[in-house]
Amino acid sequence: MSLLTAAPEGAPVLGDAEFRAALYALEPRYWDGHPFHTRLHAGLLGKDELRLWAANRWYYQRCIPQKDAAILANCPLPEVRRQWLPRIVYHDGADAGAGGAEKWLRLAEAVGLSRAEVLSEEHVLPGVRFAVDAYVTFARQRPWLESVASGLTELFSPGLLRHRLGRMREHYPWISEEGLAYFTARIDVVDAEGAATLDLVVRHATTRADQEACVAALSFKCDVLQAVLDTVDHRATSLRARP
Ligand SMILES: O=C(O)c1cc(C(=O)O)c2c(n1)C(=O)C(=O)c1cc(C(=O)O)[nH]c1-2
Repeated sequence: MSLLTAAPEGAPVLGDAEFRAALYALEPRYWDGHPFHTRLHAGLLGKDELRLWAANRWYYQRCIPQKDAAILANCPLPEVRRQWLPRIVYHDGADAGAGGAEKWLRLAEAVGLSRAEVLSEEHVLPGVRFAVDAYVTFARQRPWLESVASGLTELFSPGLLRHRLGRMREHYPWISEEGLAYFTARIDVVDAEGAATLDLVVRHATTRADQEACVAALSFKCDVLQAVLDTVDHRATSLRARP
């Protein structure tokens, strides 16, 4: 069932299973099947394209903790903040050089970028910046529950992460294992994180309007991710066309 069009007034609250199904109904919109991912996983990307991807994904990675901090700032419930806080530590690390962001920088270095050029964001494309900024702005402006729901793309990501890791090891063997640590570490946590987030959303979306807003938020996030890869793909095409 699609919850993307508003139900008539007085429509009943969905049961747990129906609401979960309405969220999962968005899975076909996830970015796993994006043509850029398809080429990445088939080993068809050149080094320039891999560098473009890593430098642009960096902008997403580095904004995620700010998005999560906005959720914390908007949430009045200590038990929810307690559950959400570790996400910031996961990405930023308990110490400098220990978190997910650092692992992404190592991946960028492993594909041949310097840390300085990644941090300078000189390769970040305008469309990627707009899309990722829209995600952070959403979290700043919308109720915390919707922002949490927008992160549920993570529910769809475990298969993609495992597939990507396998295909990258196979097709780009020159990328060091240390460079792939972002994915190995992420795979270890993402199932539990996604399930806990889904339970949180289901528990707190107690009205039909909440449920519809959560589905709309997840749909918006699918658009953010598509826009990121559309932009990278477009630039990659012009790199390939270069003599
Ligand atoms: O590699 C991927 O395809 C992928 C996808 C997603 C996602 O679906 O948003 C995230 C991540 N990775 C990821 O590494 C990550 O830390 C992450 C955080 C979030 C979020 O919205 O809070 N999504 C994702």
